[in-house]
Amino acid sequence: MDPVIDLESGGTTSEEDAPPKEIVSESQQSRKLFGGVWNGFLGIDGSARGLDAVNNSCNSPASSVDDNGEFRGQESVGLLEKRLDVEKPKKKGSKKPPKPPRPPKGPLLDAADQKLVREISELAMLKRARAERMKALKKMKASKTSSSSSSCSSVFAMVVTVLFCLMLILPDRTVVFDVEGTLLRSTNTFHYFMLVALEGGALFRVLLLLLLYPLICFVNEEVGVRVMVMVTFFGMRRSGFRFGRSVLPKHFLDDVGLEGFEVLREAKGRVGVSCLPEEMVEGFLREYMEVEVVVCRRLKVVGGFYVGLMEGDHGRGRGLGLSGVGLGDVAWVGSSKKAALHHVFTQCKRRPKPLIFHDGRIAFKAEPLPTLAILIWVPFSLLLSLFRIHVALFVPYNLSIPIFAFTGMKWRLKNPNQNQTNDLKGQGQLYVCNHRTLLDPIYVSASLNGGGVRAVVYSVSRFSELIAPIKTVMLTRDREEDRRRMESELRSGRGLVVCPEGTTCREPFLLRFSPLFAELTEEVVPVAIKVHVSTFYGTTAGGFKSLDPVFMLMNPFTSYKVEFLEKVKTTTGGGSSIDAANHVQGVIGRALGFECTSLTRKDKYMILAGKSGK
Ligand SMILES: O=P(O)(O)OC[C@H](O)CO
Repeated sequence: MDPVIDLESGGTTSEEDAPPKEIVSESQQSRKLFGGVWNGFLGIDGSARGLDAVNNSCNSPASSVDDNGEFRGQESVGLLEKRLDVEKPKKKGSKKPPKPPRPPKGPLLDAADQKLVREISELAMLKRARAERMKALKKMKASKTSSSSSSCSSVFAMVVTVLFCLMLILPDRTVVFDVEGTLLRSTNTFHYFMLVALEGGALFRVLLLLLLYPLICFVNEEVGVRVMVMVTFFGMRRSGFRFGRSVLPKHFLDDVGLEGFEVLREAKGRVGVSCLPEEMVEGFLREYMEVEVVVCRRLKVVGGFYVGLMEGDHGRGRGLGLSGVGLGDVAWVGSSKKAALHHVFTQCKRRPKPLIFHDGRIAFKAEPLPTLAILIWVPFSLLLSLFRIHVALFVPYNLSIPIFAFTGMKWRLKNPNQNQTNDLKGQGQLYVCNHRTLLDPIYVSASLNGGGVRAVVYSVSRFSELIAPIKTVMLTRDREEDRRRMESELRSGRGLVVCPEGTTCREPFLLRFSPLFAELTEEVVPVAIKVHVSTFYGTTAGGFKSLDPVFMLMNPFTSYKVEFLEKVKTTTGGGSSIDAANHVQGVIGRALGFECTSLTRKDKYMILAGKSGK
C-alpha cells in the first residue's frame, strides 16, 4: 500500500504512527528529517529536484528514500520507520546490495523556495512539539484517573478488610459504636433536625435552619449540632414531642448502611454513641436496631418546654450498663474519617425488626435543596390540591381521569370489568380492599366508572366526607349497628367498598381484616392497592386528619395501582367469618407481595400517637 505523506504536518502526530523507539531515536528522526530536507531538496548535496520534487514525493514516496536507506525527501518519519520495519528482516538474511549511483547534482533553490521549505520545516517542528505536549497531557490524565480510582478502591478495600476482621472478633464481644460514623450513610445530621422542624410545622425554624446551613457546614460537628438543637427545639412543648418514635425511625432506617449493620448484627451486645439528642435517636436505636444501651445527651426542659440546650455530658450513658463486662469483651467501632467512609456505605434493605407503622407528613429526605424546593412548591401545590378537589367533585369520571393524569396522578388499573351486582343474591357487590390512603375507595369507584358505588369509612374528618366524590357510609364501631348499615347498602343493589383493616398502613404489610364483611355476603371481590407518593403522606395518626386529602393532593406526583382479583367465596371450607377474612387478607397479600399481620388499628394508634385511635 502506498503510504500517504502529510505535507502540512511534516511528520506523524498520531500515536499509531509514532515510531518505535528501537528503530529510530527522536534526535535521529529530526536529524534525518531535516537533514533530508536540506540534503534532498535544497540541493546542498548537489541534487536539483526543487519544489517539484516535494510535490512529486507525495505520490511517489519511494523517490525520497534511496536504496541505502538514506533520507532523500521531506518524508514523514513514520513512513521512513515503517519502511525500515518492513525491510529489516529482509536485510538480515540477504547480502547488502551495492550502493546505486547518486543522482546528479542540480542547481541550488532560489531564496523564495528556500524560505518556503524553511517554513514547511518550522511547521513540522511545531506540529511535532504539539504532539509531544498532547502525549504528555494524556499520560498525566491517565495517571490522575488511576490514582483517584485507586484511592477510592483502597478505601473500599480497607473497609471490607476491617469489616471482615470485625466479624471474626465480634461474636463474643459487646460493640460500642459511633452511630453517625459507622451506622448511618448521611455525611451530616442536618436533615433530621429539618425533618423535626418541618413536622412541627414551624416555618421560622425551617427558614432559620436553611439560613444557618452554610455556618453549620463550616463549624465542627459538635457546634453544628448545638446550633441545630437550639433552632429546632427552643420553646417546643416536651409533651407534644413524639417524633423520635413515630416519625424519625423511618428516616433513620432509610439511612442505615449495610456495612455497619452487618457488623452490629454479629456482636453479642450493642452500645450506640450518638451526638444527637436522646429524644431523637433513642427510639430508632432501641426499637429497630436492637441496641441495648444508647449513649447520648438529653434535651434540657424548663417548665415543660425544651430550652434548646442539651445536658452537658453523655450522663445517662455513663457506665454504659456494662457492669460485669470485662474490658477485653468490648470492641469500639468508630471512624475519624467519616466523610470517606460514608461514600462506600451501601443502603441496607434488611432490618432486625420490621418497621410497620410510621407517621408524619414528609416523604422526602429533608436536605437543604429539596426543602427549599418544597417551600417554593407549597403555594402552587395548595392551588393544585384545590384544583384536583374541584375536578373530583364536579367533572365526570371519564373526563376527570385524564385530567388527574395530566396533573401528575398516575393510575394503573388491572382487571376492572367487575359486575357490580352479586351473582348469588342479586344484592350489591362487596369490594374488599387493603387500605393505603383515604382515596382508596374513590379509586375503586372510579375504576368501576362510578356507578353509585359507596364507601364504608371510619373516623374520617368531616371535611374529607364533604369533599368526597362518592357517598360514604360512616361506621360506628358498634358491631350490630355497622352490620345493619352495610347490609342495607348491599340490599339496595349498589356496590360497596370496604377496607377491613380499619386504618391505613404505609409499609408493605396488611393489618388484621375485621371479619364483619364476611358475615354479610357469600362472595366478595378482593382489590389489591399499591400507592406511591413523592413528597407528602396523605395520612396521619397524630396530626390533623382534616388535612389528609389536602396533603395527598398536594403531591406533585402520585401513583396508584388498583388490581381487581378473582371473586372469593366467604363460605368456602365452612369455616368461620374470621377464617374467611384471613383468607381474603392472604389473597390480597399474595397479590401485592405484602406480609399479613394480626396487628390492628388500636396497635397502630398506640405506637404512633399513644392513644387507642377511637
Ligand atoms: O386515618 P386512618 O389511617 O386511621 O384511616 C382512616 C380510614 O380512612 C378509615 O376508614
